[in-house]
Amino acid sequence: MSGEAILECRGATKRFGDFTAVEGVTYKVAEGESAGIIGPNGAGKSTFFNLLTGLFPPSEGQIFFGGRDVTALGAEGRVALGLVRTFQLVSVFNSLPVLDNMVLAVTRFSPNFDSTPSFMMGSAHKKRITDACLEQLELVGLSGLERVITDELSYGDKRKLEIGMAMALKPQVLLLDEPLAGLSDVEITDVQELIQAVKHQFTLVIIEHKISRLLTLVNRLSVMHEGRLIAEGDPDKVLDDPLVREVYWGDAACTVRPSGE
Ligand SMILES: Nc1ncnc2c1ncn2[C@@H]1O[C@H](COP(=O)(O)OP(=O)(O)OP(=O)(O)O)[C@@H](O)[C@H]1O
Repeated sequence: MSGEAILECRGATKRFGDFTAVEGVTYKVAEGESAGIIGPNGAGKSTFFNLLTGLFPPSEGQIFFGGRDVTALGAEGRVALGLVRTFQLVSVFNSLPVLDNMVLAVTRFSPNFDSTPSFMMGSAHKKRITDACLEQLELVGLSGLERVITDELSYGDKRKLEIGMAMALKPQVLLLDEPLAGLSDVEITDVQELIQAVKHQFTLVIIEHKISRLLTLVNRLSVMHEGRLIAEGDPDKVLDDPLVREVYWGDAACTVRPSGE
């Protein structure tokens, strides 16, 4: 890893009652890096994202963003600083038109945001916001769909919308939680290409089960197992690590490159 750590956690632990979902994880992401996280189901990956993004407070440990201790800062505060995520299940407002979803994303974290109609509907302001949203929709390949009710989009297009909404928040760091989950092969390729095309704009961390696809997007790989980080570094070396092969594929001697799909 080169460059300054923009996102870091030290000794992050999360307990739910007697159960420890994340245990003593120390992790750094350098500015501009694209990093991947894999691990078997229930390994603690999403919980780890929840700790990084402030959805859950850690039971122990600290989270730093841009060198600042943000452990006590909630999720909204971290988004305002530039730490943005998407969720394993697409999170968009299905009953609203596509454009309105984007408008909400663009305006919600605008420095002068207030929820009054005059802010949302003032004509000059409205035009500027609409133009910015249309541009953002074009960037993620959704031009022409702005008036469609979001529920009518394919799951792949909903995923693109969600990524576009996250990008509209101008993230410094974008965390994608299983962006390829639930998509058809064609949609997977589409979303993979979208991520590839935009990833230079921010530091990226991706949780993904589809390992062969993930490897086209990241230059560092971390593996979680039972709440702990068990391997980290160059993806080829990590996938050859006997411990990773044992816990992930149940075969320390396995030499076949896993497709992960
Ligand atoms: N809010 C919660 N309360 C209690 N247990 C939880 C909670 N959230 C997660 N867990 C448990 O923590 C463990 C880790 O879950 P998590 O969703 O972080 O795993 P994951 O690696 O993201 O799994 P997957 O790949 O299947 O999404 C699981 O056993 C899960 O049941």
